[in-house]
Amino acid sequence: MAVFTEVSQDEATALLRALNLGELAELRGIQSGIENTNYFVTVRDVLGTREFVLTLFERLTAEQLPFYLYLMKHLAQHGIPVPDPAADRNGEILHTVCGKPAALVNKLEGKHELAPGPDHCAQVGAMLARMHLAGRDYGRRQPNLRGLAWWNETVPVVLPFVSAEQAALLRGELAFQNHVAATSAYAALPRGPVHADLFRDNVMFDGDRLTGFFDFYFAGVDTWLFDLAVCLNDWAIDLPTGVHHPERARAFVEAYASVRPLSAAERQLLPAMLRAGALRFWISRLWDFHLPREASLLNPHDPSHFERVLRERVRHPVSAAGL
Ligand SMILES: Nc1ncnc2c1ncn2[C@@H]1O[C@H](COP(=O)(O)OP(=O)(O)O)[C@@H](O)[C@H]1O
Ligand SMILES: N[C@@H](CCOP(=O)(O)O)C(=O)O
Repeated sequence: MAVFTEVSQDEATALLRALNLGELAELRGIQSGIENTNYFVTVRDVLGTREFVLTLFERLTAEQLPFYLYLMKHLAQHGIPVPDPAADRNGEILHTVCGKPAALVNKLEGKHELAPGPDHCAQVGAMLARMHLAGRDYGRRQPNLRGLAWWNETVPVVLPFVSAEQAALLRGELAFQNHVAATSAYAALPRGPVHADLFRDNVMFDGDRLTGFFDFYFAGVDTWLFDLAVCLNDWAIDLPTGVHHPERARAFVEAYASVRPLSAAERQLLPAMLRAGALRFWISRLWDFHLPREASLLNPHDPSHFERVLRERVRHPVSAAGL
């Protein structure tokens, strides 16, 4: 169940009026979300019917949301297939529905590709690079709130819940990432707005054609290489074992680099960023699992998955040259 707040037909109709989008034809709760209330909204106007997604934000606040929503609008305006938040007559894209901050975006066609092949990876890789380039002139700034500072804050909080062996790995990896972040190669990495959570379940395909990226609510300004590494840790591994999948990884990185070639510093730091990407999600999953926040809606994912991915990345470093 994932409709945490019931939206009435009258509330939805009032929003559509404010957005000048036509008449409500259907309002259907989306069951699969775990964090927000989502509805599919079908709208009828003189041109026919169109589908939107209405999201009521249950955790993020009205202060935090503009960075994400205006980033989506900016990317959509630059031709990147991402949900485009609908504006009212004052140009406002953050609305209030049932007393909660809310947005209405266009529905992306298709569904998730949970068993991607090299061609899916190549499409996501090329679009990721296009998205990074399109984000260069986005004016708002918000750091990646799940970046290095948060890892340093959160590792001590989760240490009491893990074994001595896991604690040693967490401490050692955090020390390594602090060291990497202090190097001149790291300082030379290009950066900008990144998605930071572009897993298979945040991308849509219609058949074999990529139709868009969504769920930008972990986005922030970070290195582009970190975003690439987060993707490779999901799109280009064998999920049960965490083992690197060379063919999918090569397809992903070659397609990315065909749009935006990787710099020397990025090539040098790819193995370290793959470890960083695994560490980030191991920490957040441990945190969600052992310290469920009060009133949190999260249904925690298995932390041991990213422990396995991290151990794989440490044991078998993947160099850019080896791809
Ligand atoms: N713009 C969109 N276009 C198509 N489907 C969407 C869109 N936004 C959300 N969905 C659907 O709603 C589901 C839940 O959205 P998600 O952002 O994962 O919710 P939550 O943040 O609550 O986890 C997604 O798995 C997807 O099927
Ligand atoms: N992708 C993250 C969890 C983020 O949750 P989402 O459903 O909002 O994408 C993970 O796998 O830990």
